[in-house]
Amino acid sequence: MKVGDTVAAIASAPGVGAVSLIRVSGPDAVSMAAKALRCKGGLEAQPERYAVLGKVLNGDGDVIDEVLATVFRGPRSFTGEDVVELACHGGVLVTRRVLERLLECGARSADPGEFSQRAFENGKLDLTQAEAIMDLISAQTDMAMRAAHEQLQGRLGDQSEALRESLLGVVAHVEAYIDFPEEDIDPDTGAAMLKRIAEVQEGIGKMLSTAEQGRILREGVRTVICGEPNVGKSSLLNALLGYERAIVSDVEGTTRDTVEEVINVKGIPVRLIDTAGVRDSSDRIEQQGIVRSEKQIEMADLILEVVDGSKAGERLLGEDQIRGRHHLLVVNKTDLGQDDVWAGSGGVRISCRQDHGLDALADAISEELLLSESSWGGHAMAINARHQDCLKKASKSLDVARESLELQAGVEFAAIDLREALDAIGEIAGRVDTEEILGEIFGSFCIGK
Ligand SMILES: Nc1nc2c(c(=O)[nH]1)N(C=O)[C@@H](CNc1ccc(C(=O)N[C@@H](CCC(=O)O)C(=O)O)cc1)CN2
Ligand SMILES: Nc1nc2c(ncn2[C@@H]2O[C@H](COP(=O)(O)OP(=O)(O)OP(=O)(O)O)[C@@H](O)[C@H]2O)c(=O)[nH]1
Ligand SMILES: [Mg+2]
Repeated sequence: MKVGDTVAAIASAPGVGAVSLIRVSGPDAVSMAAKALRCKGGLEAQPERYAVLGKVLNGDGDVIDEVLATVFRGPRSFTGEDVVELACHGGVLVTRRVLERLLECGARSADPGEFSQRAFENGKLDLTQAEAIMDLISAQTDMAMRAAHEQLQGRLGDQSEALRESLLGVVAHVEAYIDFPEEDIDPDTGAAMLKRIAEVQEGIGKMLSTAEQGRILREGVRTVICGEPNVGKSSLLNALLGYERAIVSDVEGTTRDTVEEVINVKGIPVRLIDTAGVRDSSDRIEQQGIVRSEKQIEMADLILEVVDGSKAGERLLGEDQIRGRHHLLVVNKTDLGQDDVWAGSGGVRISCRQDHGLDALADAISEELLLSESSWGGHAMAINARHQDCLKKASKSLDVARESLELQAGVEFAAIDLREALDAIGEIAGRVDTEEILGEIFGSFCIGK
């Protein structure tokens, strides 16, 4: 990213809508947009954040579109730079032509995530807040949305910064001793330092304990629908989704590749994975599908094992395959009235054909996972995999630092490990800047974000 130039991009979703938004940000945002726009008094004379109606003209003075333009003077803008937003009519071509005109007037096409990266670099957002924007955009349940919102407010960044500051006190102390090598750390001070480190580790532990919830909020509970061919796995996927997503037929081996969709079960995103029915097959493509099914079963957070209630079939999974796993037996086709054989199985009885028992299944899922909204309640905010890595790294360094201090093995060593922990925690909010992290985070954003 080149700092100091002016970039433009379409900020709204690609495709047709009532209105599209085009953002321009950088030192020349206002003058470049002014060149493209004709409005009363001229764009540069507009009051802050006043939406002025104008016309975007091409180089020959022909009108491209009538738009509403808003000027945000830096630093009071999303990016902290001068920003102009043009809201044009939401046609694909109209939007593209307006953007092209801005590029003609000197703006550069923004890279994915570049607006947010500029906001980060100008201190408008910390990294956790930038990540929260993406979480918010991709949230699929209200709970995921609330967690993202909390994070966008800066709560996670504040928490990690508080831990860092607490640790900074210890580091300052330890480093002070290094400057006076003849002195030993007096026992009281030593004990106080160890206590402070333990407190920080406790705080880290609390944050780490939300990682699993975080993964589930962001990706959904990986829920594999498995079973023998023809038992109604794809029918179950469709029934839970409420539309015909997967092909259903009475031919055994219909589903080959896995099909994934997310549904909302009592506020929890549940990622349903329909798989190929598992059986001995000589069909090479079907065999590949079955290998995938088996992999999915291994990786799942929750296994929905479907059986045909009208037949006294075998269970697909043995005891050892479900031990220690979240697993529910689902007895389908109960509309055929022949499911007595499964009476003692403890399975949830459903009929995809008659849309029957699906609410009970949703209840069973949320009970099995103890994922009721109320049990998550207070700490809606949850960390992601990157935060988890940073926190684990920090905690490890703190273990080593504590050991050095306890053994009086040399404060120099403790200081090094404490610094490492400090950096690892600082990475969470982006206090310690590594280009690498930035590229990874902002590169995954969409253009215009
Ligand atoms: N039109 C529009 N809508 C949008 C955005 C946007 O960029 N443009 N946003 C983009 O994601 C979100 C809103 N986020 C924003 C965050 C800060 C500022 C801003 O101007 N901040 C200034 C002034 C703060 C104030 O007046 O209180 C600042 O932080 O100094 C603007 C949008 C969602 N809706
Ligand atoms: N009577 C009855 N038939 C059902 C029910 N659910 C599914 N079926 C039928 O069972 C057959 C197989 O359904 P699928 O959903 O394709 O089964 P599957 O388990 O995905 O099969 P494979 O993909 O081949 O492994 C179809 O003919 C469905 O219409 C049900 O609740 N009752
Ligand atoms: Mg199927």
